[in-house]
Amino acid sequence: MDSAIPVVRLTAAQAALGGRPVLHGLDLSVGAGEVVALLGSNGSGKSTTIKTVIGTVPLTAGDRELFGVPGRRFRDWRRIGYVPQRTTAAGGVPATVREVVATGRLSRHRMLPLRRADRAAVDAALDAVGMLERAGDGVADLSGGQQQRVLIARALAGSPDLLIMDEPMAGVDLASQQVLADTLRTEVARGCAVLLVLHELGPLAPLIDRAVLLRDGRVVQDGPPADAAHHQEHHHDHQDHHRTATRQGLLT
Ligand SMILES: Nc1ncnc2c1ncn2[C@@H]1O[C@H](COP(=O)(O)OP(=O)(O)OP(=O)(O)O)[C@@H](O)[C@H]1O
Repeated sequence: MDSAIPVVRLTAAQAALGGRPVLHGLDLSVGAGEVVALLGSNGSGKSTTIKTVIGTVPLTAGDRELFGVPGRRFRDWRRIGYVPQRTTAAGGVPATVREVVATGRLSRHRMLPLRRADRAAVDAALDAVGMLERAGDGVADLSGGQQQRVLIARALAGSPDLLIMDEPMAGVDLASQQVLADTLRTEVARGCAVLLVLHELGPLAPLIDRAVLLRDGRVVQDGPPADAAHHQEHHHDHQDHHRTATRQGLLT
């Protein structure tokens, strides 16, 4: 892999949802092996940014490249592991934990039966997120946080060069967050780049190289995570101050 080529690059990206512009000229790059967190308040465009990267939301202007290839020509999807914003891993389809994670290997084989190496990769991914002993259970019988672990295992099973995760920590208890942080550390150590949406840095803070702060579909800050945490704290302070002041009748 040419480490000089970013694995993700959005340049002056614009995108709209339901006819409403949501991204207003956004620049984002993730280098090979780099861990980048997207931060910002609700509605700032974090999920939309992720969706433009993977191509489920089209750009209305600007450019998108994956591994140096223009987005519309990119086909090497096995290099990308994607964990969508938390819905449910079950989706009404009866499947065992192992079956869901095994779909993470399918892009390698165009639906041919899984080989021994695949089974080993699936087991390793399940083990990494602490779900190996639940491999035979129905996904619908798991808690939300356990389902989230299964979706992360599915993304890991393909040994991606880039992991994209939309709020992987949402609804996950502290112990599981630590398991996920450890899992991610292992992936990063083998050179995997990570782009993830977070509400706060939490246990992942030590892993993050750059934090990109969005507001109204634009990047307002891009730098070391400490700066963004500081910025967010100020933002919260300001909101708290505003709330207190409002309660006291100081503001309307
Ligand atoms: N289907 C839709 N049609 C129109 N507007 C939408 C649609 N989905 C989202 N939006 C709007 O697009 C903007 C960006 O949404 P997005 O989901 O990217 O934000 P986010 O930063 O991920 O927020 P959150 O932290 O709440 O997940 C919001 O203002 C939202 O109201």
